[in-house]
Amino acid sequence: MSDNRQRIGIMGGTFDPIHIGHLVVAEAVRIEYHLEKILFIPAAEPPHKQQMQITPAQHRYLMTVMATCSNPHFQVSPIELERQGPSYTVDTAIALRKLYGTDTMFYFITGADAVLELASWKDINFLLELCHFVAVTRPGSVEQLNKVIHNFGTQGKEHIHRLDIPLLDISSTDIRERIKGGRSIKYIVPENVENYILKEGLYQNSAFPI
Ligand SMILES: Nc1ncnc2c1ncn2[C@@H]1O[C@H](COP(=O)(O)OP(=O)(O)OP(=O)(O)O)[C@@H](O)[C@H]1O
Ligand SMILES: O=C(O)c1ccc[n+]([C@@H]2O[C@H](COP(=O)([O-])O)[C@@H](O)[C@H]2O)c1
Repeated sequence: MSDNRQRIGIMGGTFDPIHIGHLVVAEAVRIEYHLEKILFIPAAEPPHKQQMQITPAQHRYLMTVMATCSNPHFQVSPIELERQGPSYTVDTAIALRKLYGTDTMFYFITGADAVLELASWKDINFLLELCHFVAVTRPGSVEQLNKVIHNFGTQGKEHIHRLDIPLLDISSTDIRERIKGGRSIKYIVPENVENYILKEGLYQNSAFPI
């Protein structure tokens, strides 16, 4: 590879809870794009989920630490938990650029579903200058992906990359639904995360929205 700049992946998410879909995606992108590490960044206030009830950040952060601890290339950053207000990715990208300097290239990893909404993200054109996006295929969002990337013109061509992975029909919504329904989540989340959810009694309250 001719570009010698450090390459870091950012896996942002609500992680309510984190599941093996997140881990498989992050590892696939790490390998494909030769990234040195992946920073998992739990969102304090996910901008597009402000009307939803979400689990307190300390639980989501701890589960993210547990899920990633066996991979030496994965790290968890509390950067968005330390900020007030909606967790806009552009603010995180600016902060990371200050922290790591201009010699680092950032790759923000998202499922295809999130990319379909990219045009509504805060300061998206500036964000696309600050980092690359890797859009991984996800069930239900494969068809429109190329069109969305195309709509961003040159910026899309150069800074939004599509990575096709074996589709994983796994979501936090389904996991919360399973727990409410008393069904197993074994092997869908890492074992330590499963134990934590059970110990803390997370997602069992029937008032919790799925
Ligand atoms: N199975 C999956 N395949 C590909 N990408 C995924 C998958 N699950 C999550 N992602 C991506 O990971 C990022 C963080 O996702 P998030 O924490 O919102 O999980 P989620 O499973 O989508 O949650 P929810 O069901 O509550 O919306 C998003 O960019 C999302 O598209
Ligand atoms: O910056 C924005 O406007 C923006 C809008 C929607 C989502 N995001 C980020 O995208 C990531 C995935 O979001 P979510 O809601 O699918 O968990 C997470 O890091 C969010 O902070 C960011």
